[in-house]
Amino acid sequence: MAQFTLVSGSVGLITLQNPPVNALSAATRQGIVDMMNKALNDPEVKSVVVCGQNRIFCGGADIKEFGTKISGPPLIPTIHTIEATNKPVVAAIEGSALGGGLELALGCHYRIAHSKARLGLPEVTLGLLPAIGGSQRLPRLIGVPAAIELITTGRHITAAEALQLGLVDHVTRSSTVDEAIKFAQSVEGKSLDSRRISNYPCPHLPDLDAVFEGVMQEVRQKAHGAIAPIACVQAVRAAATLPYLEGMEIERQLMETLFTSSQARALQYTFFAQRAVSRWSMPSGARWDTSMPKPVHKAAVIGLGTMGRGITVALAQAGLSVVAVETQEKQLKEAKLVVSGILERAAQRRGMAPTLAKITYSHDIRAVADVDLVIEAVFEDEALKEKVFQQLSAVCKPGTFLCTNTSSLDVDHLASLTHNPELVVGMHFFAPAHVMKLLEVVYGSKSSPEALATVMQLGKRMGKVSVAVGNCWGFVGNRMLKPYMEQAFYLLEEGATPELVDQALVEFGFPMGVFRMSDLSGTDVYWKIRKEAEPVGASGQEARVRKGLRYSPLGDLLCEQGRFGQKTGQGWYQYDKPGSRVARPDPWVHNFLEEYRARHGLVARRIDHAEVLERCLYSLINEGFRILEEGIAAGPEDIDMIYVFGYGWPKHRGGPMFYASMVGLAKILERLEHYHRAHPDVPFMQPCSLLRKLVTCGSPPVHKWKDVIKKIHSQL
Ligand SMILES: CC/C=C\CC(=O)SCCNC(=O)CCNC(=O)[C@H](O)C(C)(C)COP(=O)(O)OP(=O)(O)OC[C@H]1O[C@@H](n2cnc3c(N)ncnc32)[C@H](O)[C@@H]1OP(=O)(O)O
Repeated sequence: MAQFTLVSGSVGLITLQNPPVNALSAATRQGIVDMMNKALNDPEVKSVVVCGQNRIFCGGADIKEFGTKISGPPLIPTIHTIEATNKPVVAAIEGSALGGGLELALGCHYRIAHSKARLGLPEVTLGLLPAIGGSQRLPRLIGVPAAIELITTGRHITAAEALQLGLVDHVTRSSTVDEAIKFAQSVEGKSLDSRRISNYPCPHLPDLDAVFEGVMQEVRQKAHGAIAPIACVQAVRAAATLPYLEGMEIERQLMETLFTSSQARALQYTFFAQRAVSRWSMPSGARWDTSMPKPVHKAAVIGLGTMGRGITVALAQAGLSVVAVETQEKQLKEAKLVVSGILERAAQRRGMAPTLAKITYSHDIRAVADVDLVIEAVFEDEALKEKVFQQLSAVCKPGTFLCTNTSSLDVDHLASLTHNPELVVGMHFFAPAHVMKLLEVVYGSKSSPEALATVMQLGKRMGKVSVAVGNCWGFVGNRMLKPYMEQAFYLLEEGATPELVDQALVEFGFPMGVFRMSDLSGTDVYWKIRKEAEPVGASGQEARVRKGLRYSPLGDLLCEQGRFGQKTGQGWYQYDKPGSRVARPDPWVHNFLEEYRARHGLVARRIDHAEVLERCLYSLINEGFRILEEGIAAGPEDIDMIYVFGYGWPKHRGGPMFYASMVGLAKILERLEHYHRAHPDVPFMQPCSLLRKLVTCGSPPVHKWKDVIKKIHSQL
């Protein structure tokens, strides 16, 4: 797990060997301890270079070990030994030096990095803090403000930025290990007094208290309830105010609390779930590792509204040639300006040339004749999309994949209008499409494994977290959102205000509540969808029972007043002017709700945050279980990543299905039964049979649910 070689006569080369990322597993830590002892005790060795096998220094602690009983030696004493020795120790950083890997490098006397290397302390993203001395050494080396920023965001930085910050001593474009060996020899026998970071005083900051107060406020606001960023600030404060060893003790205590927290478990689950969703499977048995994607060099986007523009940007930034088609001249002109502007600003930020030449614009759909893949992003209108699919099927070269960005239409139906339904796949982007990480990839009943593999690979190229799901109304994300939003409306009927519901959800960790979100995206978006799905019928606009089930017309009544949210300056909240982002509670809405309740003989009651969360979240989770039972999502990780990366579900709660497992499935079942007894006309509250089955099986942990689902399916 670590190898020692004597090179150039006097340099002990220690190579970490734990593929794929040389993570610091128990065996690797043992290897480092043993090989370092060997090097430091060998009189022939005058200097040491530490590097990683396969051009990657070290990806940090072995995350798989977290949550298990940790064995093997701790690294802190070894890092102290390295720092204290009189033999110069040089870290040769290639690939990544992250978390414990960078902390190991910070214990070395010198750091040499390859120009393509990435460095960072991403522990916070796993619910932890850099607790192998990183929180104490980094501020001493690069100063408090820069250290706080790096530690609280977990951002990976380039070697160039690391050099600028003083985190590394030298950056090379040639062989990092060879340079490190040469450098180590050049400093053999020289004093290392000025190279031991733990001896450095923390660079002075005037008005330290005010600085930390400001930082804490900012970090708290961004954390949405996550505790690790707060602990990170506390640890850096200890570095800034206490001697090194006392700071180390604070670091240890803070880590002890974080290490066993449910937030750390959720974030570590998310780390692996994000990677697991790329290993997709289809109910037919087709899988990611047995299906070959086709190369996509040239793609087209049809329709250049907000979504089409974002998709065009995402494709161009992924290095593809793009044909962007919009039939309306005015919209086409405007789109060109917007897309170019986004690409230019992004290129400027990255210090690169924009990829404008990769896009050709046309108002004629025939311009897509030679592309490998088309993404249709026209207005969400069934007849329009039907026409576009028929046209595409006629004009595209044989084998072109036809994708739709629909959020609510039937992928199978669109596929049935083409000559080759096996080439049709849904690509459900989230606005803004060039920013949002999630891509729901919807395979239809006829989609070929090759088509799915191609689209999943394209999603990866665009930097998306792509999740393959089956075809059903709303796919996974929007389907689960329906019961959540319904409950929010029912809560208003029963006595809540939009502010109360939203506050409960924000305290849970969502960046914004359901009503604020609805105002942001436009209250009319779901109104249109509802009008199609739930026609008013003979009983009238205000009817609270439709097709024998409870229905709340509150959202429809609001829209009838022209209150479409932020864009009109009025929605569930009031805004200073149309487009303003500052939402204020609106007495008009409170009055509207009171009058509505009076008209329907509803008596308002006191509703607390716990009820809001149980009803909104548990009904959403219940639908998640139905989706798993039907095989629309292959596993709970798929649902969770859709919610974390597309719907603002707080990462430190792991996603709805992981959250359910943390709350306890028996409790979720009991509360759903309770609410279903109280509201028998709300089918979303009726506990799903998979949930019952899992509870009967003793509520297995989330990674075992697939086994239970498989068993259910094999019995069908
Ligand atoms: C006591 C606490 C002490 C120290 C604290 C820490 O060090 S916490 C750990 C901090 N490190 C990280 O957060 C780094 C996590 N890894 C990454 O960011 C990326 O994996 C990395 C290193 C940039 C490489 O990215 P790449 O895209 O090339 O590969 P991928 O992410 O798909 O990873 C490949 C497989 O390696 C597994 N893996 C990666 N890092 C770790 C790790 N630290 N521990 C365990 N396993 C790790 C990853 O899951 C992939 O596995 P696979 O089975 O192929 O999905």
